[in-house]
Amino acid sequence: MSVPTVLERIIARKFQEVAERSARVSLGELERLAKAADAPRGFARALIEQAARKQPAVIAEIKKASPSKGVIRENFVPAEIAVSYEKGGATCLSVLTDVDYFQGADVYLQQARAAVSLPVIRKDFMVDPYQIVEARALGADCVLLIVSALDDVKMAELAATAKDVGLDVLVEVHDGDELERALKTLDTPLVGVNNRNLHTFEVSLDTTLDLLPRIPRDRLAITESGILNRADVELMEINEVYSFLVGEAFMRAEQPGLELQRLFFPEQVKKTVQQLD
Ligand SMILES: O=P(O)(O)OC[C@@H](O)[C@@H](O)c1c[nH]c2ccccc12
Repeated sequence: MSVPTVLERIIARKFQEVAERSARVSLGELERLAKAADAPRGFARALIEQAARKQPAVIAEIKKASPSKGVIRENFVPAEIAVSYEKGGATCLSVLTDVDYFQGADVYLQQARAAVSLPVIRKDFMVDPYQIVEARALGADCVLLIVSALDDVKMAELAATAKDVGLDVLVEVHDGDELERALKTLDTPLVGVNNRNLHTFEVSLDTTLDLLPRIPRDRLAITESGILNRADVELMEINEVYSFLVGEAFMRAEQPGLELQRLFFPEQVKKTVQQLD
């Protein structure tokens, strides 16, 4: 038997977590909470509209730590970060809720979403419909489905639950086989290409560029992970990729929203500075 990868360990832990949580709060109770939650804000729509204008559609991530990098940000106040991102021009937010590997929390999603008017994705490892209903009960507008962690039947089941409760779906792929499975199994317009291999943590922006020709025009390609500087952004824009999911580059900056502006809207940073002169 080979040593399990981090992704495999995370997934094994998620099944335990679902068992623990469903013993505390029943699915029926969650469904009631989901119905009473604040209306969804249109995560997919916001991204599609912004990218159609050939403007950067940025999903800005709120992430304290990760298994590959350890603690990324000490001064971690989700509501403040969310406000900073909104001012900096983010289209959507992503909030890590995984506790054990990312030092996330459900309450971070609630705090971040309450502080702004942007749509929010619950960033976690979905293995059971319970977590999808829970996402909507927390107020999330979208969920992530990671193809490498799911078989086709489970993927379809989770997407159906998302539709039932009014959540959008972002499907994440890392190679051609996963992309093919995603496209044939799900009709979501949001197709994320993770430049980071979740088994080995290797990052290459070529992952997006290689898969791009195989993503149909009626889907929105979102490049995820490893976008660190202007050159990375320009490389994507030259290749007509206008949608981004970025965490670390922002989280390491003192003012995450200002860093977002520097990376994606450099013209506006100059204007802001001129106004101060
Ligand atoms: O911090 P980065 O390199 O900018 O990456 C953000 C995001 O893409 C990354 O956090 C991510 C992409 N897919 C995931 C799945 C689970 C957890 C985290 C992720």
